[in-house]
Amino acid sequence: MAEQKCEVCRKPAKQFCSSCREVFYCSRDCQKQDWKTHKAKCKPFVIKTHPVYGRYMVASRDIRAGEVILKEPHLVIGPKQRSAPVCLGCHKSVTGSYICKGCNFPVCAPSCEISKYHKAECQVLARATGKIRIDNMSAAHPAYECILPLRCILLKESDPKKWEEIRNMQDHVEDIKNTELHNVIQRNTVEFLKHYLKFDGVDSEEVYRVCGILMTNSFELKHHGTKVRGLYAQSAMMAHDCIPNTKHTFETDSTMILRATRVIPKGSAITSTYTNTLWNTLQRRKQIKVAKFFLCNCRRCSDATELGTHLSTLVCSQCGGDVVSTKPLDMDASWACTKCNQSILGRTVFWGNQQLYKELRGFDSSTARPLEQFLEHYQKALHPRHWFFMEAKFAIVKMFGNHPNYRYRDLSREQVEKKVSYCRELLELADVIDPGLSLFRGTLLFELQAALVALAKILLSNEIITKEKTQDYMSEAVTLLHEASEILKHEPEMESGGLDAKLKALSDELDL
Ligand SMILES: C[S@@+](CC[C@H](N)C(=O)[O-])C[C@H]1O[C@@H](n2cnc3c(N)ncnc32)[C@H](O)[C@@H]1O
Repeated sequence: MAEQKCEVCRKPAKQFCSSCREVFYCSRDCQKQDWKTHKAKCKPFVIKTHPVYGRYMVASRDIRAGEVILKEPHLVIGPKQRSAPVCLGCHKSVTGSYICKGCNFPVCAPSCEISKYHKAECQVLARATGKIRIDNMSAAHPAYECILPLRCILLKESDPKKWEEIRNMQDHVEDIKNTELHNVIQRNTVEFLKHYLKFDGVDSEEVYRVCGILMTNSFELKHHGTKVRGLYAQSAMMAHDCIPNTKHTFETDSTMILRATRVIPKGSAITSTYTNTLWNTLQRRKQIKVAKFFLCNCRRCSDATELGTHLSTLVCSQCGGDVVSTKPLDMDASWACTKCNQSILGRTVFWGNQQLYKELRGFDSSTARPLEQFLEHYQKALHPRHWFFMEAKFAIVKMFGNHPNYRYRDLSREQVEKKVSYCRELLELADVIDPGLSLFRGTLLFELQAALVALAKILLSNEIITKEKTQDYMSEAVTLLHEASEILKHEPEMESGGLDAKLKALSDELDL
């Protein structure tokens, strides 16, 4: 290795920054002296260019599971593309009882009229010739589509560095032009800003590009209880993977905290998911194509059995064998039984997927009966571990013991046993598709420990097990709870006492 020079005094150096391992020092004094400057640049990753992903984030050293990879403030946040009226000062939902005196958009109160988010755009929105009127507070209103693009463009004057970072992002403009979104962007953002608001901060093409940048790079987050979107310069460089190795949370000021969910070896891509890890391949690929304009070819998407999870597998109507795609990366390819070769058209499978997903999403969330009927009804059509069954089981896991209609004290032994068994099945799945310190695993570990305690209580009170035997249940529950707490402690709703409150409510419920 070439001799390294001290970052501060340029003398030969052997010590290095233990966090990024990129910068060398001759002594602790020099390192201490440099920390103020180095702190801002010290990261365990570099941005490289990949022939398929484009720019992407690569670990510059081994990263530990749970380690914070990056804490990053937003460049800009604001309403989602389709948004019901929200306060432009703080993004809370609005009743319509107070209207901004400058621009006629609903806001919470006078303080929101002059908030840092709204002040600059208010002057542009105020130019609306016919004055904007927003009456219905519960339906999406097209006037909100221009807000976040406008906030980005206004940075050109107020914060040119941020504006350059935004302009440097990928836009997929040519792909968007071929979709039905083209006219929506053109009408509700480009023409609205240029013609209705007479905004001349940038030309029409640049406005369109900003819309493409927002579609390609935005993260969804909650701000004051409302789902909004935001741009983050470095986190946007993460490539997608259907088995991601990071998770992210947001602080109340919308700073993003990116953490490794498992060990990321030096030289590996640091990835996030642009979709939902529980969805099956057809659904994930379709959604990524529509929202992010590429087709994922990761190892999970390339494997017809989704790495043995069978989230996509159907049951053959002729022989009961497994029916899987003949070419998983070709959405039009036919599907065939691995035993008898009976085949089905790819588009028929896709159509069936959509219908069943609609059915599943339409169920009343306060009763388990439709989910249980769904599990029975499709036994002959779907593999026992098919995505829809896993979704239905996850919904039951979250309902039993948590929903007021299904308090632990009201559950039967069979219901609690069902919850335990579904948790174990889902944890096996999580170990493949979302392993390590993922929110999915954390949630399942928490639910499983609670169900085990509830089950031990039922079995003991019915004299099915002895007091000594309950210790086995309890010690497993304690181990699970310890792991769940380690994972969930960073989730916003669990921080500042949220986890303790959840545990207290659970122990009251279980009468411990
Ligand atoms: C948020 S940007 C990521 C940064 C981007 N690669 C760049 O150079 O600016 C998302 C875009 O990156 C590309 N990309 C990310 N992950 C990918 C993957 N797994 N396969 C192919 N393209 C990917 C796609 O073009 C996608 O729309």
